[in-house]
Amino acid sequence: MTARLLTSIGRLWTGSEIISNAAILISDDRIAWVGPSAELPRSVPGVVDDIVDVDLVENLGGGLVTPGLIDAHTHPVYAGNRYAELAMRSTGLSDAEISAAGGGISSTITVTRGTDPWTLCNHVRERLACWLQSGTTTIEAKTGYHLTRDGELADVRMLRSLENEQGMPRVHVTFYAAQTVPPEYFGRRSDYIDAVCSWCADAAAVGANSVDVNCEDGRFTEEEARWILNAGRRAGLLPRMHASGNHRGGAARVAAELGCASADLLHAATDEDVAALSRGGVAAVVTPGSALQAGTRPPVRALLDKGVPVALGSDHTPGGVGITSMPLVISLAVNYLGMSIAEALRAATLGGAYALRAPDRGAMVRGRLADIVLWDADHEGAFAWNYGLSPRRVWRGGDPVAL
Ligand SMILES: N=CN[C@@H](CCC(=O)O)C(=O)O
Repeated sequence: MTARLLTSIGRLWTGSEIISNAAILISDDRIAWVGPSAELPRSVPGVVDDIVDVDLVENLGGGLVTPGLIDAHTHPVYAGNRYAELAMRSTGLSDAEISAAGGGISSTITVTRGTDPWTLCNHVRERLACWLQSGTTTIEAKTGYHLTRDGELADVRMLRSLENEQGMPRVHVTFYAAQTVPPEYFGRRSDYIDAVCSWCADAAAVGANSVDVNCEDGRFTEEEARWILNAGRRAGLLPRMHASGNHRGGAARVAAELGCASADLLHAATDEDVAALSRGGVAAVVTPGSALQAGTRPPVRALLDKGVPVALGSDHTPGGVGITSMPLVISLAVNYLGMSIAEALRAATLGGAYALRAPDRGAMVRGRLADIVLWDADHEGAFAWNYGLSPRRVWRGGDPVAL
């Protein structure tokens, strides 16, 4: 067993309170003790008989420390980019016009399918490293740009294996073959839905944690989402849903009815949706970057007032926003969505842990994973000011990350 002590932490945000002049004792990959340095016990049973015997003491010299951040919504498994399409959109072209010009999700599907697995893996590895480098120790990562059985399963395996490499964040893998109906199934969508239902067990067998369905206009109906999410649940996957990201109502209520772990985006969620999520204990994953891009605001205040657990996500996609920085997402949550710093930090830690049903992380509490960030600031207010606050140090499971 290895015991390390981090001392002289100027300001420690544990998830529920601020502790000044704090210390953290780490035992292997877990937090063994947290509190004011002045109250550090002489011995911690099962960890060290005498605190002077710890293997390593590091003086952090002040600064702000938080739990590692959690990004609860990302789409990082793709090849190519859609910059030309984004330039077209910036001149006012509609999605239909962009699709007619060869853009849209189908262009990413074509490029991803045509990219060999090693090249794709290198792209994804580079992307995932950006999250850890900016202080995000866990991401939810969706598949969804192969939309074939073998391609989607290879994506799940790739994500599962990448998280064990040096320099990678922890990954909660979401099987997202129900992003859209691929071109070869046009005109026979029910065959695709049957196929996706049958792939759920395979995805679970190779390590997927969740299944997601896009229940938006032009994607899957509520009825189709029920089929797929129930198949996923039977296979042992946690159901989650892209819901109310546009103006079609009802999806968030279906997410609640099905007991989804999360309903995501919610740009256009109504009071009825909020009430349903609250009754169902469903996490609301809001994505300020893509909300800003869409010119909408999810009803965060209503969600918080109704006691819905709120998580934050970057919504990194090739066709939307390229954000890999949760500190930037926190800035947007505060300055664009009107969350307080404490609410946004909580959503980016404990809220994410709840959305991913990962109670072993997201707070600086004895027994949780020692995923820890020392920020380049001495107060959490810096998240509102600095659009993309940098970490000075990151630990994943107690191990320092090379920055
Ligand atoms: N967050 C949602 N993203 C969309 C679009 C992805 C893309 O344009 O590549 C989705 O899941 O389908």
